[in-house]
Amino acid sequence: MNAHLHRLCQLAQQPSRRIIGLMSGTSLDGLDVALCRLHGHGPATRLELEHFTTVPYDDDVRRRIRAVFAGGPTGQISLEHLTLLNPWLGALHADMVLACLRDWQLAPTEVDLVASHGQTVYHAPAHQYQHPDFTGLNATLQLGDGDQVAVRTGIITLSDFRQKHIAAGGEGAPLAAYGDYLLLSSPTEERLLLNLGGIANFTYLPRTGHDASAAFSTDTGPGNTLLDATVRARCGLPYDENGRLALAGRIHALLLQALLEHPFFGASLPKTTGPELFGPEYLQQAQQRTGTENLGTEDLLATLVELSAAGVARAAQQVFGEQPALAVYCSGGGAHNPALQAALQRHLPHCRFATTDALGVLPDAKEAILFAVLANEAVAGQPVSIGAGRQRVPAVSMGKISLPG
Ligand SMILES: Nc1ncnc2c1ncn2[C@@H]1O[C@H](COP(=O)(O)OP(=O)(O)OP(=O)(O)O)[C@@H](O)[C@H]1O
Ligand SMILES: CC(=O)N[C@H]1[C@@H]2OC[C@@H](O2)[C@@H](O)[C@@H]1O[C@H](C)C(=O)O
Repeated sequence: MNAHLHRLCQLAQQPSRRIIGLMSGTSLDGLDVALCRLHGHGPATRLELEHFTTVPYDDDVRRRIRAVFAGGPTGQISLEHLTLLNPWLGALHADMVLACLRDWQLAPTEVDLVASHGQTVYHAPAHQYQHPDFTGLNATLQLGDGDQVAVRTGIITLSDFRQKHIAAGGEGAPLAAYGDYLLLSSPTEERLLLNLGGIANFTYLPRTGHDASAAFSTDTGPGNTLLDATVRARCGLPYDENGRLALAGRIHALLLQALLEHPFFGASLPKTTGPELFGPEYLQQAQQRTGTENLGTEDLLATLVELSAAGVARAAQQVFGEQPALAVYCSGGGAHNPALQAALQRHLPHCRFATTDALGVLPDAKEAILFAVLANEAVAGQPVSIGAGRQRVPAVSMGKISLPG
């Protein structure tokens, strides 16, 4: 028997596993690295986060990704560039893992698995594209080859988690429902887990012991992506730190209305999207329609913050009625933005807001932890079954296995 397969079988039977979860999101700020000790599996899973860091991307890394990201700046990409980026990113992520392990004074042999999301470069749910040769097909592409990670680190690696979800009828995202359900369900509280990344999404968690098939996750629209793009283009800054500029601006009602006219906001849940839709073109078109091309940066940012919050509120209202009254736990970079937090509270006045810190999960680490949990299930658990695969949460195990040798 292949020695690595033997090790994998042993790992599956251990009471706990040490798994590094990796996530590189749509904001392109860096690689989130979460070293997790996961005890048990399934609903009995218990998480200990041993270390977490975000290894920042430098301008060169961002430039190489942006050349193809969401179809590239011109809508034309080089197939050669795309092909080269796949092993290059895998090697980069592997080297970042090795650097983290050195910092944490751990040897690769002390880690059982790496769970690597990779970098989404294109997300194509069926509702989001028009193509002469394809209709009705969901597709998504993550780069950063898992074999590179496995061979360079010497650690068995699971990667490319989203393809199984698609094969089983989903859109490949959001996968948050699985990890949130296993780690954060409560017997006493109905919860909304709201992640405010480049794209915003939430997971609805009914109380444990109630109808699990009601649990689902959905994207709600832009989170930070349009805010970041605006601040980058107009101020040369990566983001609007602490929402300072947005808080000084005024919402432009007409522009907001034009932005909210996009059919995505009225479409039924669950649904997914990405910067392919919520990119510069979407914003420019709405500005042209409303004659707001010269709107000041502060007012534009205030309007975009309002858009993100309105997207979340509309999705919540579709499921829970006009006045949802839920416990909302925020994560992702937008949890650090007071302008966004204030707008959310205004839109959902009956909800109680906190961050996932209150549940013992570091808000910045939550998505990287998710992939460690998915790898733990793939190796030691069963396909995560939430109800009968309704709500586009198919009962599957996810992640392709790469052996180091
Ligand atoms: N102090 C802060 N003030 C305002 N915004 C912040 C702050 N810290 C982080 N952010 C926002 O959070 C973003 C990073 O968020 P995060 O790392 O959750 O995104 P991501 O994981 O790349 O996205 P996704 O979940 O869509 O893949 C930054 O680009 C910025 O917009
Ligand atoms: C295709 C893709 O990479 N989607 C990401 C993205 O970032 C946020 C949102 O859009 C979410 O749907 C998803 O990531 C998280 C981790 C998820 O699948 O739950």
